[in-house]
Amino acid sequence: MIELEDVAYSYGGAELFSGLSLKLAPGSFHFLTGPSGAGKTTLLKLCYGELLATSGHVMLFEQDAARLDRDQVAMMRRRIGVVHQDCQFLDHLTMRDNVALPLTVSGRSSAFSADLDDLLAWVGLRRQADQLPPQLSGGERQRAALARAVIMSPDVIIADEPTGNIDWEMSQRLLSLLIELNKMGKTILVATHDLNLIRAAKSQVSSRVLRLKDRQLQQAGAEL
Ligand SMILES: Nc1ncnc2c1ncn2[C@@H]1O[C@H](COP(=O)(O)OP(=O)(O)OP(=O)(O)O)[C@@H](O)[C@H]1O
Repeated sequence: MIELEDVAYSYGGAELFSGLSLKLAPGSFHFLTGPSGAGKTTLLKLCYGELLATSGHVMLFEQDAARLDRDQVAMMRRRIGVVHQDCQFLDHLTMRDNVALPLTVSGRSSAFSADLDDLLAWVGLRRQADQLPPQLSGGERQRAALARAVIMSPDVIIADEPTGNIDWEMSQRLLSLLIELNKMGKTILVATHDLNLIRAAKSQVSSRVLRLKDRQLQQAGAEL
C-alpha cells in the first residue's frame, strides 16, 4: 500500500536519514516514535507524498511517488487522510465547514452532507458543529481533524502527534476512534511521543511500533 525502499531525505545539505525501509500493508496499524527532531514528521510527509525522497523509492499504491503527475497526486491524496500536528483549521469557518472542506474542494459536498452529520456525531462533535475552531478545546480540535481526515473515506490514515496537547482521557478516546477505523480495514500510521498511548493500544489492537533514532528506523521492543 505504502512502501519506502532504501530512502534518504535531506533538508538542503543536511541528511536527516538514509537507508530507510518501511512497508505499510493494507489494514496494518503502525506507531512511529522517536526523539524530537529525529524526522518523524518528515517520514510521514514522504508517506503521503508531500515530500519526495532525496534518494530511494517511495511507492504509493504501487506507483512511484516521484513519477506521479498532478492528477495522480490529487487522486492519491484522496486515498490518504492526514491528521496534521497543528490541525490547520480555517478560523473563519465553522467546524462543520472545516470538516467538510475536502468535500467542498472536490465538489462533492451535497452528496455527502448526511454523512457529515454522522461523522461529527461519531467523533462526538455534533454540538460543536456550528462553532469556530478557536472555540473548541484541544481534544475537540484533534477529533475534528480526524473527522476531516476520514471524510473522503481514505484507505490510509496518517496522524502526526494526534494526542499531542490533550489529556489522557481524550487521548484514549482518539485512540478508540483510530482503532475503530483500523477494524473497518483502514491502514493506520501514527507518529507519537506518548509511550502510554502505544501501551494502551497494544491490548486492543495488533500493531507494530517503529522507532526513528540516529537516522535509522528500528522495531521498538522491550520497553513497551
Ligand atoms: N522545512 C524544513 N527545512 C529545514 N529543516 C527542516 C524542515 N522541516 C524540518 N526540518 C528539520 O528536520 C529535523 C526533523 O524534523 P521533523 O519535524 O521531521 O522531526 P520530528 O521527529 O517530527 O520532531 P518532533 O517530534 O519534534 O515533531 C529537525 O531538525 C527540523 O528542524
